Amino acid sequence: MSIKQQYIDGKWVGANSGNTRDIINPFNQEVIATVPEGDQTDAKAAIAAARAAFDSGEWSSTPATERGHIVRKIAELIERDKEELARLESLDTGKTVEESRGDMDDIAGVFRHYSELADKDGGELIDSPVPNSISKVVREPVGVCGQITPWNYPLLQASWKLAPALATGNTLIMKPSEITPLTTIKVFELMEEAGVPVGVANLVLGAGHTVGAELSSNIDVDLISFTGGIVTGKKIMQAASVNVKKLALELGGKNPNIIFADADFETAVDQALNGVFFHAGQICSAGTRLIVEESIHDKFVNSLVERVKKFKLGNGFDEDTQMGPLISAEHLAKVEKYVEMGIEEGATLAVGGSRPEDPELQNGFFYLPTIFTDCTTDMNIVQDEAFGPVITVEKFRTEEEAVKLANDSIYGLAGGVWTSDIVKAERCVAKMRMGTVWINEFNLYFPHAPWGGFKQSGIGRELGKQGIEEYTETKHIMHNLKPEPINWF
Ligand SMILES: NC(=O)c1ccc[n+]([C@@H]2O[C@H](COP(=O)([O-])OP(=O)(O)OC[C@H]3O[C@@H](n4cnc5c(N)ncnc54)[C@H](O)[C@@H]3O)[C@@H](O)[C@H]2O)c1
Ligand SMILES: C[N+](C)(C)CC=O
Repeated sequence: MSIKQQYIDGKWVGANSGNTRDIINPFNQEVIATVPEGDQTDAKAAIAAARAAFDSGEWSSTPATERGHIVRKIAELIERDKEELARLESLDTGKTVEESRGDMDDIAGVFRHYSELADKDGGELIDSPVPNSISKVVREPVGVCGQITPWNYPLLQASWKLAPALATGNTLIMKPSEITPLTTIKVFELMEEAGVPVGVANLVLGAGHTVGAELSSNIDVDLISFTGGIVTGKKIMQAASVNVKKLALELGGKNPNIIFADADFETAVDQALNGVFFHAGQICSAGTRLIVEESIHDKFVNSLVERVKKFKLGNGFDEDTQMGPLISAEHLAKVEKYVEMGIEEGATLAVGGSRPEDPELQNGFFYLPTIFTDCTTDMNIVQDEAFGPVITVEKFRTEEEAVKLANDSIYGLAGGVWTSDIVKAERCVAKMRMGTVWINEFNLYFPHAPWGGFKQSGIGRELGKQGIEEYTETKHIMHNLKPEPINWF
């Protein structure tokens, strides 16, 4: 496998220390690549390159149409290399190749979307209250951006940051998750091929507490955009205060999915499963909290359980595999502990709750799809993000109760409502405190609509035109056409 290294100031380089890290296939624990393990010194070099590239003004003053062309070229190269990228993503994360192909289509779509938005904001004239003056509002790049991504959707989450940052004329340093850097490395090769100028986009590999911490606290970084867990998000927020960096946080979720009795039953069952078990539940917006109307609760749970028992776990490269492994031994242990806690708290284990016995799955980090019933909102398993294939089911009797349960969380990333009564659906979503709410849908996202969380699910928005706003500062320019002395002093 030809995997290059870190990309700093237009050069492919190893780590300053010479250290490396093995990248593991979570299906069988085989080493699939060895990459440099950068540290603070590598991060500092990349920040210096991005700072110099931004301060030269060349990229930010490149016509937006031209920047848009380069971003579109990246989309085209991702489409050209889609199969290679999808297979690399599946090797690295364990997700099925079919899911990874879908991710690659989404990723190319994100670059395309921002290539089209690059030259669409020419500023705005304000109706100035001052006679003989012109007031205009323009948006300018923020500057040097630190970008930190997680392991669950490595390249997708990277694309949400890279595409708008480049389109708006920023320079950047990206740090992918240390356990899933492979597709991000490959896309930096494609960005070089597409003509992104030297120093504009830099890639540093390595751990969060070294490279990530440097990006968050270095005063030459103007903006930090982070996707990951809430605990890390809080540390980054604190570190970013050193120079009052602009901050974008895309954190976790514990997402409610409300099922009313009048919903189309089979569709709601099917989509409740899709909403959680894609990528073995390792999705920030997974609908892990099912909130089901009492009158259909038992029938609904039975249908879920029957379907779950037939899931085919396996190698993401096998065509009949529906669910792959978890990302790592450490993460598997976290999910196991979480399930033990659910049992101790008094929830009823309806299905799953252990590792599979299939001998062919013993080298991978597999966990059976798991459903807990008799859950209440005071339980940790209902409140905490397990980030695995685990659903909790709560019951409700009234619409008000359903909404109250849905909102009973520190998180506010996403939620869903299933019903055939559209007025009831609109009443519910108006009260649900989440950045995305789906009606008769779950877990769908696309580049045209903003993504982000209420409450402790984050700060700011990615995607949509809001994704452009994150990477720009707003400047008001007031021009007095007839300056005169005031004679106050
Ligand atoms: N809201 C969203 O859109 C979204 C999308 C994907 C994942 N997530 C969340 O991500 C989490 C799973 O990802 P994870 O386990 O990789 O998260 P994580 O917080 O452990 O790590 C995310 C990234 O932060 C880095 N990091 C760790 N410590 C750091 C520090 N002190 N300073 C700076 N960077 C540091 C890691 O190296 C990694 O690159 C889940 O909570 C999930 O909900 C959210
Ligand atoms: C934002 N999303 C849904 C693509 C991935 C969350 O983990």
